[in-house]
Amino acid sequence: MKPVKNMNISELEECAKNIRERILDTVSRHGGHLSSTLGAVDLIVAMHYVFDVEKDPFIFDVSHQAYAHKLLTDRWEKFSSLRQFGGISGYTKPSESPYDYYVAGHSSTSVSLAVGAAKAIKLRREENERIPVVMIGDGAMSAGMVYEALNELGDRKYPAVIILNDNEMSIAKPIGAISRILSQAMASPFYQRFKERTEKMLEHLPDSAMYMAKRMEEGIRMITPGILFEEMGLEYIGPVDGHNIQQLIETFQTAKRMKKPVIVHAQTTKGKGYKIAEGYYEHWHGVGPFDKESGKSLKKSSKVSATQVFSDKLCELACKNEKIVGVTAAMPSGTGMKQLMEKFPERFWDVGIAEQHAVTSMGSLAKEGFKPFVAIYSTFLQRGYDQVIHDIALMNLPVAFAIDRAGIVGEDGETHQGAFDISYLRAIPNMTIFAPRDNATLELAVEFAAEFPTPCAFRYPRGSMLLENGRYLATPFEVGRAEYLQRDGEILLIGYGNGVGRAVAVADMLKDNGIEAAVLDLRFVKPLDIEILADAANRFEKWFVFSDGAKMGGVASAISEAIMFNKLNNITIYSFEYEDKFITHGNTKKVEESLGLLPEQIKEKIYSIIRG
Ligand SMILES: Cc1ncc(C[n+]2csc(CCOP(=O)(O)OP(=O)(O)O)c2C)c(N)n1
Ligand SMILES: CC(=O)[C@@H](O)[C@H](O)COP(=O)(O)O
Ligand SMILES: [Mg+2]
Repeated sequence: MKPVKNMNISELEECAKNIRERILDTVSRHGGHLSSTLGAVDLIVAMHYVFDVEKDPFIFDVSHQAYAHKLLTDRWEKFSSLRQFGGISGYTKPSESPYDYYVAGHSSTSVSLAVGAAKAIKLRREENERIPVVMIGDGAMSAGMVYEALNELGDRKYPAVIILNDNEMSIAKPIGAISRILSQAMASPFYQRFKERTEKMLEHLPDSAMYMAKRMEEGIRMITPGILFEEMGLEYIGPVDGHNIQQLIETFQTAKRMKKPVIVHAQTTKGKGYKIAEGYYEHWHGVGPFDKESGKSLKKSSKVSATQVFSDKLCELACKNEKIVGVTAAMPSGTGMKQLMEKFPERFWDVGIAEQHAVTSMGSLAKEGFKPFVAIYSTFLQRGYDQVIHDIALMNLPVAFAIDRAGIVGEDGETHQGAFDISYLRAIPNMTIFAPRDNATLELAVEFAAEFPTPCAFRYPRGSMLLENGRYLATPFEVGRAEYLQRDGEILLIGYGNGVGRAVAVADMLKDNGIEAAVLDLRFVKPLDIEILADAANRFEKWFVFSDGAKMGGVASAISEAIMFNKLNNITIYSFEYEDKFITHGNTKKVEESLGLLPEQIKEKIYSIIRG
């Protein structure tokens, strides 16, 4: 392909069309983020035309919309391996390409990165050659981190171009005042025309009339996005048509020349170029394989998801108990909170991408006597960590954290794996942490959390639980009590959460190989059942721990500490948790295989440990 910088407008438009086809073709085969990335194609083509990807930091917020950037930077062929194990990542990743400036996956980090880059550019005296350029979506503008960065940028005025890709959608409908300001009627060409005419008029008016005209313009600006940014000390250009490459190029060139922090507000259509996905459809944000002609999904899971079980149970409890309230941070469908928000619009809220605010605001609801459920993915709760400690645990408030996407999440990869929640929550005083093993115990976990008087957290995986429902009788949770699923055996397998399913699968395989294994469902990683562990210490020398979480500070680590502190001797612990490495993307089974965590692989390891 000819370099974008050497193309004329019709070639650039043709290039954008080819990129869209390549994206649609690839995503329809393997799944991925579709509508965000189709909507950003023209912006990215214009960005590559005006800015210099060899030198300028190209910073994509979340970076799920950056497929066109990948295609324009030497990854056209490799793109067919998008999000597959060993293939290219769905997000920007410097280890994959020198043209990917930074890792992203969690939202709203881009402006801070631009401020940091601008500082470095200044310190290196490269202001005449380099400028940071950011692409951020309207949904990402709900997170506090953006305003921390704009606050500094508007004051220090480092040159940077921030392209605000406004498609009036987050994954779901965007939430809040900022999104309203961005999309209100006055954010329109009308204001732009008015502004231009006022400025022309001003040139010929006497001072007094000029003052009046200026005031009038300010009056109108009061209700436009411009005022929001201009009052912070940033230049604002827009709104511009985010699909008109010629106009975008001219606008970006102007913004670049200004040598100031500039927001270019571009209006785009999510899904642009694929009619079925164009507009305000949550479904097309992230999809599995589908038929391009009809848009119909090609893969359907027959198993009920853990999210659905959680959502249905919470709905049932919320019908009976008016004190139950809940929050999600921009993931209403992903966390199953959507049905609660629809059924109880006054008690369940989407607060946008604002995990910190979600957690803290539920703290005061708890203080007022309500029972909040905070439903957030394991990976995104990392954003609200201080709030969990400072605003919930320190106050010892009865907030329940429903941690979805715990464990390996598959194709999203490194940025999204739910690996750390056990480790990061275990260290927090007042926190009770437990996990269900199957659908029935997930329902019981929700019931337990609804009645629990202090902070608690329970986790469950993306998709369905490993353990077949009904294989073991579900018994209610009791604080700090573990449960044997099989009491006797040569060795002890200890499972936690979805790890119980893995332990049971391994126990079945070992049995076929003549080894009987006892299976303990730990249920609580905090507090631990010291009584049952002491009993187990008298009966088993080799303990094998299964949990879908990081080894560091994880379940085996908790058990080892208990053994040490309680002087339970002569035990060797083997952990089948995640090693101290970030876990790559790809089909979950393939990723687990690469980590040696498939039941068959674990069975082999245990067999050789025991039988030599
Ligand atoms: C901290 C954090 N919370 C939640 C998410 C999940 N998430 C990914 S993209 C997205 C929507 C972003 O909307 P926007 O910035 O408008 O981009 P668009 O997809 O519309 O282009 C959300 C909520 C995330 N990536 N990071
Ligand atoms: C980009 C992003 O962070 C989300 O779109 C994420 O990919 C959603 O993951 P789930 O498909 O597990 O809801
Ligand atoms: Mg958006």
